[in-house]
Amino acid sequence: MSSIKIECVLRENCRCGESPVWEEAANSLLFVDIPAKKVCRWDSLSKSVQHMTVDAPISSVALRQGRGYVATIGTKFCALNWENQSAVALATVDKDKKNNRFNDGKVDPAGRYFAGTMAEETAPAVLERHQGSLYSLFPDGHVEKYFDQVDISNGLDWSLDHKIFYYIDSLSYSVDAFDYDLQTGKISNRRSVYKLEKEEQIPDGMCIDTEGKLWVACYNGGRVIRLDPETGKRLQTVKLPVDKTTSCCFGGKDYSEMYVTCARDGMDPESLLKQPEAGGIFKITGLGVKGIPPYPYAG
Ligand SMILES: O=C(O)[C@H](O)[C@@H](O)[C@H](O)[C@H](O)CO
Ligand SMILES: [Zn+2]
Repeated sequence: MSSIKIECVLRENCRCGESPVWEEAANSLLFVDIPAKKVCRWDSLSKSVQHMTVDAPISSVALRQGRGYVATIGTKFCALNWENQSAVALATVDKDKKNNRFNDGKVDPAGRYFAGTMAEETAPAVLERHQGSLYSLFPDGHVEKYFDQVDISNGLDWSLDHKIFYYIDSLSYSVDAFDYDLQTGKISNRRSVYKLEKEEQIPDGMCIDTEGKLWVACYNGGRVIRLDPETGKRLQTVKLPVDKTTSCCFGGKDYSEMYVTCARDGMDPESLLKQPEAGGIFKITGLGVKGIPPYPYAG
């Protein structure tokens, strides 16, 4: 048995930390603080962190082939230039929905940037329902819409053979799967592969490991869970010392470490005293499984 170690590596006090992405070339972890309109880059060697502030809630960040990053800001897919701290819009969605913003996003194995939207929350998980949609930004710059009626568009990833797309609409309390056509980027045949148990609370961000098992961060559940999407069984629970765990990714040497983001917004003063590391970045080692490198946006 490996021994699991959980450590807060950065006390960032994020209001809503999200979208952890390992940038191997820089030995760094990228992540965002959505309501703070901030994207951060934590250097795992020097332990220093750099920030870039944008003009609207920034809900996800991803690598971009060749240069810089891409991000979802407000209802825009954007290109980020870290050197001159600029964000340039590549496409806008949900133009008719003024109260919407993007939420979680991730790049598929063919370099398309997938991200979904939601209505802005008045408090965590309190929002006008069915306002969101799922989109992707293709490498040629055009946007495709997959479906609407989403409550809180969240975790997403692809199976190791690229034939399945996994997706979470948080308020369905379900992890869903679709057949995936990597050539065209089309999805079909939606089904549930796991329904969360009550104490697991709200499914949020998600990533896959090299055994094809899914890791889901449970918002309000203070844990990440490992799921077998083939049997629909939970294989493992790893609890963290903070309740509002939002997302997870693998990183570090050979992608053998897991990084977890979390939130402070929505916590009362008493819980904040009990969980002083809320809003920080956690590193989990000793899981005995590895992840895969993130795909870069190919446009
Ligand atoms: O992190 C996210 O994905 C959302 O933007 C958050 O607001 C929470 O997940 C949500 O409140 C819980 O469902
Ligand atoms: Zn999320």
